[in-house]
Amino acid sequence: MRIKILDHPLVAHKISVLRDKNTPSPTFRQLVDELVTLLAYEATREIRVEQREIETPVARTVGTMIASPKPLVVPILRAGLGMLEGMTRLVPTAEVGFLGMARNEQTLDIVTYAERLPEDLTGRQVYLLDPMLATGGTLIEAIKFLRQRGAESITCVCLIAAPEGIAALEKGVEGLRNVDLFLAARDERLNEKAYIVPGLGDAGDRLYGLAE
Ligand SMILES: O=P(O)(O)OC[C@H]1O[C@H](OP(=O)(O)OP(=O)(O)O)[C@H](O)[C@@H]1O
Ligand SMILES: O=c1cc[nH]c(=O)[nH]1
Ligand SMILES: [Mg+2]
Repeated sequence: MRIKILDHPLVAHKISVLRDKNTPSPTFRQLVDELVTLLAYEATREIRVEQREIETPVARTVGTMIASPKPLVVPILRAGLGMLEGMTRLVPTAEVGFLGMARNEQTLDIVTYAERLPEDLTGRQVYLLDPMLATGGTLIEAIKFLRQRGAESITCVCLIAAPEGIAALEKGVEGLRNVDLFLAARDERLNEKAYIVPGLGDAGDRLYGLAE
């Protein structure tokens, strides 16, 4: 698995404001959106392209275009939904599938409560969106799910990860080719409740309000 942590002062600034517990939901959502656009620029560097003939007002030429089949963007609900628009702004022709997953905060087991994806993902390039990589349980489940459907390459776009989650993910996808991880920050550790430290708290709650 290839890992890239974006090293850029604008990214660092926006992450710091996100972390601040006094940052209200509307600002939080706006910052997530801006960060994803910056991350997506890097994460799509290897998006598949093809050469197509086009006609300018002056001449015929060959241009680089995003290849078919279209890439698939998959936000992991809830928190990943906050990253969708920033991603599709850069790749407006991408298709979008959804995975609803929640971790049980006591057992840390992952429940997949919703799925709306093409049945056959053979050969598809998938961008998986989730702001938080904590224990890695959610992302590992999601990657296995996409692989079972035939996804050829999976690029995970996250904002913050714990070293424990990165290690678990590396182990969980061992032997799987074409899995990449793009991050805005790698934090210190997980706490006893498996929250990322310093982190930003519960990303879903901060985006959308308190969960039950
Ligand atoms: O790496 P893990 O230990 O699996 O934890 C990370 C997951 O936890 C959060 O989702 P959560 O389960 O809180 O659901 P939500 O997005 O609905 O808040 C986050 O968005 C990830 O999906
Ligand atoms: O710190 C964490 C860990 C899991 N999920 C979150 O939203 N935040
Ligand atoms: Mg949550």
